[in-house]
Amino acid sequence: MRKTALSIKDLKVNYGGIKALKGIDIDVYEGSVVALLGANGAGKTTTLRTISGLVHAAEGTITYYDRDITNMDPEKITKLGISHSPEGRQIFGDLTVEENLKVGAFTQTDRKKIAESFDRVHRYFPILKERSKQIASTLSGGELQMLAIARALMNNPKILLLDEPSLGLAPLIVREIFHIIKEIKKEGTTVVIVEQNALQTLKIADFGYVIELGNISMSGEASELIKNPKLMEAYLGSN
Ligand SMILES: Nc1ncnc2c1ncn2[C@@H]1O[C@H](COP(=O)(O)OP(=O)(O)OP(=O)(O)O)[C@@H](O)[C@H]1O
Repeated sequence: MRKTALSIKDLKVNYGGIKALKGIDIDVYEGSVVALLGANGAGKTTTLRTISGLVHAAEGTITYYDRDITNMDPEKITKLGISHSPEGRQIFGDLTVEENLKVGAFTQTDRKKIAESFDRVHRYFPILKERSKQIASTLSGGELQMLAIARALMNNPKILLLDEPSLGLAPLIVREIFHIIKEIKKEGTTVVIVEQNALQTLKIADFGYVIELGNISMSGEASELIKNPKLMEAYLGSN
């Protein structure tokens, strides 16, 4: 039977008077890739930020395996095994690639485990090994995105949250990033990905949820959603 890694029930989030999430339900099976799609301002980033504890839920619950993590401290959530690669990447520009990766491993105390994490991310992103001593602010957009994903992987998370990994990147780099996400899944990491690039995302995803104005308007197997004419028209037309 499929194990549920993350279960979101009736999640509501308000920013002052703005109702960003109006009661959403999302289930994420262990080892799957789940895509959160939708227009700008729909609430996708808010959903990820609430899972990782950066935004507090007004109502509802977020369960990680059998543990209620709703409104838990973000550091604690990371320690439990959920890593977030944020939109805009938020890399430390003054630090080297290697130093950024070390920061990402902050929950790890075991040197051997940290070395294993370095090996893993260098395997996914060989360019980051080559650029270890380079100051992050001088990396290209694609390299920065790779560093953001790699940094989130340094904790060896059970669940990886990716916010718009393809944003602003050239098509070839986007393809490379999506290929690596598939590899990350193959090794057993569960992935929740927020994307504007709906078509490419559904191709690598198992399930998809469409968020519209703070509600889930559509959900299902990625292979079915990709065939849905309504969705194609609304979100895939420009891809
Ligand atoms: N810190 C904040 N304070 C006030 N309103 C916010 C804040 N963050 C987000 N919002 C609002 O909440 C709504 C959902 O935003 P969110 O960033 O989650 O959407 P999104 O689907 O990720 O959009 P995008 O694709 O443009 O990043 C939007 O109306 C946004 O303006």
